[in-house]
Amino acid sequence: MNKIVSLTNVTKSFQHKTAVNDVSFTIGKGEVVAILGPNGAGKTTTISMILGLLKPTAGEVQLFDHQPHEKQVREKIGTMLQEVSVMPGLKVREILELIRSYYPKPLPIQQLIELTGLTEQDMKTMAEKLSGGQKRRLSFALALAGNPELIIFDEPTVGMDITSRNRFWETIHHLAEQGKTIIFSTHYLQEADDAAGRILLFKDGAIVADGTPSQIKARISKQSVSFIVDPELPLEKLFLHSEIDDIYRKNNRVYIQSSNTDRVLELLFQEKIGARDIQIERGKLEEAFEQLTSGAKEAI
Ligand SMILES: Nc1ncnc2c1ncn2[C@@H]1O[C@H](COP(=O)(O)OP(=O)(O)OP(=O)(O)O)[C@@H](O)[C@H]1O
Repeated sequence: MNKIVSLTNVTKSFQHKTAVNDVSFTIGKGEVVAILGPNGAGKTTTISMILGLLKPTAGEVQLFDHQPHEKQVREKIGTMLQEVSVMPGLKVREILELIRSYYPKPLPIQQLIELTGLTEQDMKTMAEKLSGGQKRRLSFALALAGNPELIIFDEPTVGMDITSRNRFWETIHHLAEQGKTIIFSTHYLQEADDAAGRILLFKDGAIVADGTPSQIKARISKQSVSFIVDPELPLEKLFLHSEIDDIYRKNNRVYIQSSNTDRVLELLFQEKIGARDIQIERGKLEEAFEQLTSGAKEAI
């Protein structure tokens, strides 16, 4: 693997709080990685250490086999953080030109416009007059200005409307196809599921799951088979089978929870209960998230 980011036994403690606790992982070239987790899980602290904005209390962060703050590393990184602050007194085009001038191989302005959805009108506007959503587009353009190899976003789509959000993910998809490495934190599980090839799920400063969205979903032990059946029909006999963990009725359907849905289907036909409109539901990412980040540490 062509290693772009590596964290080795990284811990970050503030006065009375360990925000990140002995975390290790590596991210290879071209990976699109979502950092997911509930409030206070350590996502922003981890991203800040990757960016060299915070120094680990222990352990080591390396980007491109160097320290995050080294110049040759900075030139290869683009970032968009939660807080969008813009330089006052400058037009959008002037800010973009200025930031582009810091990089050896910046992207052409026209390409930045196309990638981020900034309009010609936006380019002529004083940056401080932009709306929240337009400021995020500028911030996205600034992140891409230096044609970075590694792009890091902290909750990138907060405050974006649906159109901007879709456009943002389209651009990310396009950048990923070009082999860029992308790391983003999000609270939106669906975004992680749709956009990331890998999810690092954080809880209490530690990684509780690391895998593809499907692998993480597959870790939900219980899946369900649901069907419609005569409401008078007693279902108790199904409980005799050890593979069935739970049975309940909801909105005219019967749901059977089990970790072996193939066996449940066999049983339904074997018992001849007249089940109709049978559906199998795999766990959703939301459920995996709940299960993996709730109190039960043994879920890992
Ligand atoms: N500068 C700081 N001083 C003290 N504690 C901090 C500091 N920064 C973060 N923390 C604490 O560290 C923990 C992790 O915070 P962090 O911001 O990394 O979480 P997060 O996963 O990004 O949360 P959110 O989803 O709410 O943004 C939290 O308990 C937070 O209160």
